[in-house]
Amino acid sequence: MTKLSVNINKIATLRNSRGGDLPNVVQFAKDVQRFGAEGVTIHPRPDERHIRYQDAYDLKPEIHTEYNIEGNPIDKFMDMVLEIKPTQVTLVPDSVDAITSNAGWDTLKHKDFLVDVIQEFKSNGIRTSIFVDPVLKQIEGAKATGTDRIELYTESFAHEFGLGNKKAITPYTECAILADSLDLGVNAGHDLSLDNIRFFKENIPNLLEVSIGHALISESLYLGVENVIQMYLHKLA
Ligand SMILES: CC(=O)[C@@H](O)[C@H](O)COP(=O)(O)O
Ligand SMILES: NCC(=O)COP(=O)(O)O
Repeated sequence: MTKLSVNINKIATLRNSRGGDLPNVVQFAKDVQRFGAEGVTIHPRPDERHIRYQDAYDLKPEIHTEYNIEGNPIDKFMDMVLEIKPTQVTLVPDSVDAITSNAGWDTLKHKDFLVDVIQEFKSNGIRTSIFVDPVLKQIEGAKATGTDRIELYTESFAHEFGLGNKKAITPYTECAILADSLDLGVNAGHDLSLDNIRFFKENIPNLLEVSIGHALISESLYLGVENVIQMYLHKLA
């Protein structure tokens, strides 16, 4: 069974564009869980341009499914995660000015750093996952860090699948099989969507969790707009 964790960063982006509290991210998190989502993901960035650190605290009492906080483990991020104690922390090696995540960890080069950070989170009862490219030696490197899980960075799969190249799944399948043999749990995320999620799921054994935000929120707009237009027309009639 693969859990769906909804990334609500985009809801905060929309809220921040007007400076008020519409849409309300806590209400949205409550709603996605009510509609069946099995987790909520946030990825606070140092500039807090979408989800803010305060949101991470405000969300905590309202997440009764899995709470996954993603980010680069700078001191401020580590302090916040250790205080909130979410279900899972996903470590992502983003630069401060990254528009969105654009690479996985080099688990070989950063092994010592990752070992320390992962040990700190695990000793506080927080499950750990590290964001990695679908490269076999990076999965072996991830195992050596002591992490519970990996999150496969799915951007290249999503891009190639969109162009019709189904073979782009191969490195992901191979990495998932290796991870499983090493007793590493497998999560995945980035640019997964209604178009590609079934094929991805069917080709990844033991896929524990996907976190989906950008496409899911966009699809919600497309699929919900007819209903809302009708409601406005009804009120204007
Ligand atoms: C790790 C990952 O792929 C997602 O968390 C992604 O980084 C979402 O972040 P943005 O919402 O800033 O694009
Ligand atoms: N970890 C991936 C995530 O949370 C959502 O990524 P995306 O669907 O917004 O690309």
